[in-house]
Amino acid sequence: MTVAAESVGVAADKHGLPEGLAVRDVRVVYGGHVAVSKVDLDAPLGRVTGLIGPNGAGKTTTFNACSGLLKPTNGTFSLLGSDVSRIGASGRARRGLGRTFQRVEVCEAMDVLTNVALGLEARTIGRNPLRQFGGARAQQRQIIETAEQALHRCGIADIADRPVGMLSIGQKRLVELARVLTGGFQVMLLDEPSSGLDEEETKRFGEVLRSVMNERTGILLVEHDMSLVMQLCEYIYVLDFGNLIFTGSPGEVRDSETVRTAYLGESAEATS
Ligand SMILES: Nc1ncnc2c1ncn2[C@@H]1O[C@H](COP(=O)(O)OP(=O)(O)OP(=O)(O)O)[C@@H](O)[C@H]1O
Repeated sequence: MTVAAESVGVAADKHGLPEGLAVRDVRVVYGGHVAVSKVDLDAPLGRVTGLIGPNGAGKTTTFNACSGLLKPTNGTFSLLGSDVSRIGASGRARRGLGRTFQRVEVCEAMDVLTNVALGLEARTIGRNPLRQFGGARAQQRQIIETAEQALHRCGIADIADRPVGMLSIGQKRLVELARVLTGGFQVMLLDEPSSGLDEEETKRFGEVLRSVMNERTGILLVEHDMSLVMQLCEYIYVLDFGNLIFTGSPGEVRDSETVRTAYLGESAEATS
């Protein structure tokens, strides 16, 4: 899905695509260890952009810097055309940047609908999730309706009242996706969303993700499952030892000797 910036009424990035998240010259040093260096990337609206690389390449560190959870040593971040480099994680969320985490982050004791409704908190309230439920009746109704829509989009409406702790890992991943969708974020960072899923669940997750994409949404996807990356992403950035070693279309990444070499030793089949 490639859309022109003017068709969705937002600024264009340097490739003429609707600007989502633009990252420039990011460097993160932990102690003396350079985890990420000179990373530039664009995750425009209307497409899924991949960020891949072997273990320890710096993908999660880059995500943490993008979402504002980690202060980089250097670098700038622009969201929907505005500089958010000096804004923290909750401020970036309120401006339209959502994310999920590598480990499933759900409230096991709460039911599915309540977990998903909490997604709106990240966008609106910022600090205290329980304030959502003390608000006016009309506001609560709207939150529930938004959450129910997200459950339908993710195909889990039938388990809305089930405690999340009773669900399979595949269902929990869909709960996470529904929760981030409830936030109505324009740009979503998804960190290994298929981790822990079997082949069938991964396929289904990919189908759901594809169905929730639209021209006003951009996704930056960190993912080890290369078939999912190749199926979903229109453009891919490849990190190794903290540096971008390749960028291109799925076909170009698949054919790249540089990418193959980076993956050798970890999983010779990672790019096949
Ligand atoms: N809190 C930390 N303190 C020190 N070093 C860290 C910290 N977090 C990550 N690192 C190091 O930074 C580098 C990048 O790690 P990061 O977790 O970003 O990689 P990754 O590509 O997400 O890996 P994976 O695919 O295994 O999740 C690695 O060398 C890692 O050991």
